[in-house]
Amino acid sequence: MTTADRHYDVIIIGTGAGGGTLAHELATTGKRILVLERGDFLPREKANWSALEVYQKERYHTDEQWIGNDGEPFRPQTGYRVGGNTKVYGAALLRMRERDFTEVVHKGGISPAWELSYQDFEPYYTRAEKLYDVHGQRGSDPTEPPASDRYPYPPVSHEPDMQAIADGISKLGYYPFPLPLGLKLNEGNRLKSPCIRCDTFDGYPCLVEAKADSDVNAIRPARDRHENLTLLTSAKVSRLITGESGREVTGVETEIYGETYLFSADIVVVACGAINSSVLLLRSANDRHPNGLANRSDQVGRNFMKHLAVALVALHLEPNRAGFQKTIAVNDFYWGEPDFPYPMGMVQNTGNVLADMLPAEAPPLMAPLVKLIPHFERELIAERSTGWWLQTEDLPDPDNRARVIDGKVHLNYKLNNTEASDRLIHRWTSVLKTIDRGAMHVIPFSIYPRNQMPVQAVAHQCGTCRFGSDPRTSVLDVNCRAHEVDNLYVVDGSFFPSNSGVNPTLTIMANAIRVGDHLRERLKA
Ligand SMILES: Cc1cc2nc3c(=O)[nH]c(=O)nc-3n(C[C@H](O)[C@H](O)[C@H](O)COP(=O)(O)OP(=O)(O)OC[C@H]3O[C@@H](n4cnc5c(N)ncnc54)[C@H](O)[C@@H]3O)c2cc1C
Repeated sequence: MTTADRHYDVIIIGTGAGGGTLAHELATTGKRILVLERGDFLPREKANWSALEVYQKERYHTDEQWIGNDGEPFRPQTGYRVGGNTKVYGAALLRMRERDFTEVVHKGGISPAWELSYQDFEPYYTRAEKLYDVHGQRGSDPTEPPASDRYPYPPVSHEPDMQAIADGISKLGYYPFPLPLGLKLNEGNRLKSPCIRCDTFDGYPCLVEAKADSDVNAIRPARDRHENLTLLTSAKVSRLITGESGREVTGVETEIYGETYLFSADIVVVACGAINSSVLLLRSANDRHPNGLANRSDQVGRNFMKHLAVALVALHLEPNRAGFQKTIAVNDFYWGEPDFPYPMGMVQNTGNVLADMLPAEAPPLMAPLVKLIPHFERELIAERSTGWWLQTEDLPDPDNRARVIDGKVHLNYKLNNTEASDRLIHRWTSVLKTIDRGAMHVIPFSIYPRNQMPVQAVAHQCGTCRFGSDPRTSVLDVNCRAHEVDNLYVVDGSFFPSNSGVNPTLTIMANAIRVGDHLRERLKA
């Protein structure tokens, strides 16, 4: 093992929404910051925009095998590179609702309160929206919380075929609104717009770097402007080592091209994504922390959440000619409906449905059949399709957890709150069948819900190291510092005590900025 000859003020492990944002915030302190990222920069290549490569061949997913509920190995739909999962995310960046921070009764149980309120997060949401170029329209979402500033950019416009769908939804008395998106789009001057409104946005890396991800918007600018920030890629942290007392991380063991290095810092921040952060703590068990680092509460890895999510494809008689279809969102059922007074969740477009995505996206039983359909027929289906993403809150369950057994990652996840999700699927299917969209009628019986996303689909992973003030029931305090280790923080999706019905990432970014302010003060001391 090689011990680095330099001690850092801060080490940040991971460069995704949490780690990348925090690195950006702390770079301006002038402190010596080391960022360790197990992946490399994602290559810019034509395959970035290939549905075949991205969806069918899973080019950007890890080859790792984790073990599921049934004891069988599976390949998780996640990847390791600078920017983490934000390199491929759909960049739908929404604030949690005010009520989401309080205890909410769901049909399937209780969504616990956070110990901070929406008002505590509001200024950080505003800063996160600025950092990540969010385009949106205040006042258009019937459930949106109050905001202290406007969106930094106007909403992404609906192309005519999407506008027709939005108008059809409005005619039924609902309130479709422009989905808030983080991207670099200049609709006033398309010649100057990095974003070209292409059909390979959601799930794909952006070849022209117009997606606001944590590589392009946070890590690279921070590294380019601040010499005090050092980024090491292909640097996989394998273990955190504590000193005699067990109250301080004194070493960060890291594998770099087959060699083991030991780094040290005054403050160590784990930001590996909810599953890998808990796995790293569990792998770091030692005499003082026999159950895993900072795990006297036995909460590390537990309460893993990932949303109940269903992708649904509506087939039309006429082609949907919109080049960029991910523009509509609907929150009319977020808190339920008159005869179902429980939260149901959120509806939003997926990106465009492309021919080579159909086999990968079809329900498992249909997938082999879809593969047999000749490509030109798949093209015909794809161009007549509009994709929808239905997302319902799953509730924290201590038995839904990440674990390390015999060195392998095990992920146990049992669905809960399914009645709310079923209700949303049923409601949205009937809305799609009813709306009048001029020439774009939905073909009867042509709405294909995919099954609930399987365990592999860990895109919206969160929980596993919840924050709170009670060390018996939480892993982190409200500043995301481990209760049991004074210089250890976890700053990614792990800290969520509950998941809400909106996409998680703006909250992860806002929280990283919030913790960044706290650390800035601590570093002054
Ligand atoms: C296809 C897809 C679409 C999505 N769309 C949306 C969306 O529209 N809106 C939304 O809000 N969210 C979306 N998400 C989810 C979003 O990407 C995540 O919520 C977000 O990236 C999580 O941030 P994080 O910091 O917790 O983890 P990540 O972004 O996963 O970052 C973790 C980082 O840690 C690194 N790492 C892991 N282990 C180690 C280790 N041992 N040593 C060193 N480095 C390590 C990883 O390489 C990675 O860089 C989507 C995700 C996917 C996959």
